[in-house]
Amino acid sequence: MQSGELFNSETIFTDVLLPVPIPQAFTYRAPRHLSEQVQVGSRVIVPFGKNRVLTGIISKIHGTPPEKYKAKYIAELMDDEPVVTPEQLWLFQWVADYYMCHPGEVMNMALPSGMKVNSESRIQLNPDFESEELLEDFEKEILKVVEEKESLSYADLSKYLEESSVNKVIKKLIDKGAILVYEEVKERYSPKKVKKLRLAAKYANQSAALALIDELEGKTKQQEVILKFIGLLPPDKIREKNLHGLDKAFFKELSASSLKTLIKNEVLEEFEITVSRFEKYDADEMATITLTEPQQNASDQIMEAFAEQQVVLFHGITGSGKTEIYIDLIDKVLSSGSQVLLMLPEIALTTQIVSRLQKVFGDKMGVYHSKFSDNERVEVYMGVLKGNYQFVVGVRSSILLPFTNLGLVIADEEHETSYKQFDPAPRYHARDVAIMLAHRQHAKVLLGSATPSFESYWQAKNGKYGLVELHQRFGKATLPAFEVIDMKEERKAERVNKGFSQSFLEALEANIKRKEQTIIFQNRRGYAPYMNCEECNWIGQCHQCAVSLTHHMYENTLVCHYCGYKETAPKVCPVCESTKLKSVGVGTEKIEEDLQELFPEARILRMDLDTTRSKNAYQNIISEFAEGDVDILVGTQMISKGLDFDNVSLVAVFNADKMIYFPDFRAAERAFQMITQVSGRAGRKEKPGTVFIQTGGPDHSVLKYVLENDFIGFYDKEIHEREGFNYPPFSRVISITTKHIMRNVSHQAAGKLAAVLKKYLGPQRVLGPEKALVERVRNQYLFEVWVKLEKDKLNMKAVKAYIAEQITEINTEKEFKSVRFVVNVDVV
Ligand SMILES: Nc1ncnc2c1ncn2[C@@H]1O[C@H](COP(=O)(O)OP(=O)(O)OP(=O)(O)O)[C@@H](O)[C@H]1O
Ligand SMILES: [Zn+2]
Repeated sequence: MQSGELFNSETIFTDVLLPVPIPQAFTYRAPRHLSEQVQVGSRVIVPFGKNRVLTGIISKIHGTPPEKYKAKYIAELMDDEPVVTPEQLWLFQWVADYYMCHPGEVMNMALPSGMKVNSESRIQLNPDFESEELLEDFEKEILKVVEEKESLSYADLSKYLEESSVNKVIKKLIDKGAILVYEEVKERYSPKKVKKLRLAAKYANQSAALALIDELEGKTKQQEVILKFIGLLPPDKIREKNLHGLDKAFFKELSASSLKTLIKNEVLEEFEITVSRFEKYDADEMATITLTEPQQNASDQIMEAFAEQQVVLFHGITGSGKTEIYIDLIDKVLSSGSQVLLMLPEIALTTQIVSRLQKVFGDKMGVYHSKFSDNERVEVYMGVLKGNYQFVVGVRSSILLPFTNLGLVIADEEHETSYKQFDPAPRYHARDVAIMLAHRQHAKVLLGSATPSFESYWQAKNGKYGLVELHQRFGKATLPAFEVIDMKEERKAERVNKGFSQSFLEALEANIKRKEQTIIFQNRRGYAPYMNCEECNWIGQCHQCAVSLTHHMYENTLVCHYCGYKETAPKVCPVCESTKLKSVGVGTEKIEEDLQELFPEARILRMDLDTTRSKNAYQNIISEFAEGDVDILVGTQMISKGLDFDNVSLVAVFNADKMIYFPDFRAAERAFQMITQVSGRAGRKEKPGTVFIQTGGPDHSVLKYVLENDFIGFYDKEIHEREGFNYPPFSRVISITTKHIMRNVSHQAAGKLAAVLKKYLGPQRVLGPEKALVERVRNQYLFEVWVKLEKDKLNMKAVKAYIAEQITEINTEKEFKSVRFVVNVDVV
């Protein structure tokens, strides 16, 4: 071969991260026409497995073919410019290593789904097909349609055939060689376009415009359009303003045909621009804040602490004005030119805070969470990449956005467990990832909470984090007073009505009369209502999971909260056919119903998973309550923190015991946080607040500390116990859950893993196997092994590698092949 040119140019290989649980990137060949265009961080579409196409990200470009397989070609390059930064690629790998998952899984979480293409099978004629005689008449008909349309999707075809399943028909046609099936790839994201109009350049000044109006004498309708057009432009700035055009929509009341003619005659030009899906904010409406003296002190102390420390814990009691202090700090960092991320643990919280922040930062700020549509999420992602959003407010996954120049990350309510992703992988903790990322980008991290996590407080106590405290509420507001109600006593004295103590009901009645608002908190955990037969004691159970079904009264259904299984609630007992069926246990819905019966005039709202499924549900509930036309808000942990209402003077916490006695070493910590946080919703402005706690164990020490608002005392006591048992923060816990449809297989696999780990790490570091709290989910039996590893004593990397190796080892054994191992690093 002489064509040396061709053969000298090396084949380009690219490593591509794919959104599937495989350990490494896959290597693909770049076709010659793309070899100059491929870039690290760009999206590509590649074939994977038999019939799939996937969107991946190029993580490396090189010249080495893979050893173990023949590299396939990249099908399509989607980006001229990379959409994933080298910083992100680094972060994906770090998260994967630390949380024992795969970088592709992290990438999958980081990219909004609107940036991943979906593949849809389509059929087209096979150009080589010649054996018409093989076809039945109706098949010929189908081919005619395919030919006409050039190609059809499965969905199109099923519409045409008026039949839902077209697979059979298609398969026959493929077998006969008449058609080909291919995957059409389409990008999901579609930018929002707006049609605009502008005057042709030669008319874009005052005298030419006036002349134009004269010219149109007699053509009244066209004249009207131009008059309106010019009227909308400021006379001294016609040229500049005209350049940006006016929305075509402004002219929709005027004659459409005249518009058309003007465009055709090149008097007006029509063009399209891509616009943001987010509202614009006027600088005039922007608010400024003035910190109070204690707040200013706290803010100064935080800045001082940042001089020494990368991470600062800000312990400020509920209602102390942490948000205002964040705003002050954010402002400082933004004006220095760096990026800022403010993370919030829950969407429920974003509504109020976002509207406060928008008044200060306007459209410099991007908002990122899962109640946004795909398109909106893509816009924020790309906005961060292109530098349009220097400041982002978001939930957990916002830490994976393409930041390159972070100056400050704030984790508000840093103690919240919703910062940790539970399922699926990556099972990352956004607060901890933030600390890692900030470290790399030389940014500062502020952890804010009224009830810090023991992990963070311990770090602060040990001098690893700075610590700033603010023990005073904003303005004249004071912390609420507590009323602990001993429900055992109340029952004895027959002072209980539908589960509410008499004294609470009296307080509630008085509060409604005063037109002040009440928040009622019901922890869902273990208190969902279930259906029970009074005759034979039947309880509605999920047939796939070892839990009872939750009774949803409104829909009258029984629902499994673990697998989603749902059935209509029976009218008679399915076992003994008795009609004595009753709903037991108290959920939010039951409380709402009971209160409505007791106070028919009261206006009650409920906020829980069921009432907040739709996009604007949070917002609607929160603003309705804030507007004050509602007396009572009943809710789950969603309402327990962060919310800020002026008129709430009564808060009630039911079944505090269920939280305190939960079988988990963190139960007391959680209970303290939860009760303190929800109590903190009361009395935030002038009106003082009262908190009712109904409990069966009024003497529990957790309550004592809550009542005295003594976080530090509580911490000191608990931390001793943690140390004694070597629990976090003194150790890190990795849990490994086995899942299998056979109970004994799952148990044995977990047992086997526990045994090898005990040998390697010593028996005191390994717990289990133990059946999971809910032993069976979706027909799979769950067993857990817990590994407790002291901090700074062990080589964590080596331990994780060993665990991964042993899992692979066990998975290769025949009887354990189909056991799934789920690893969760830093269980919360
Ligand atoms: N300097 C200030 N000027 C005006 N209003 C303020 C100021 N500081 C706080 N406030 C108001 O006080 C209320 C409580 O403040 P904020 O919500 O920031 O408290 P927080 O510390 O975040 O409380 P929590 O931990 O309960 O969420 C808000 O309504 C806020 O607008
Ligand atoms: Zn179930």
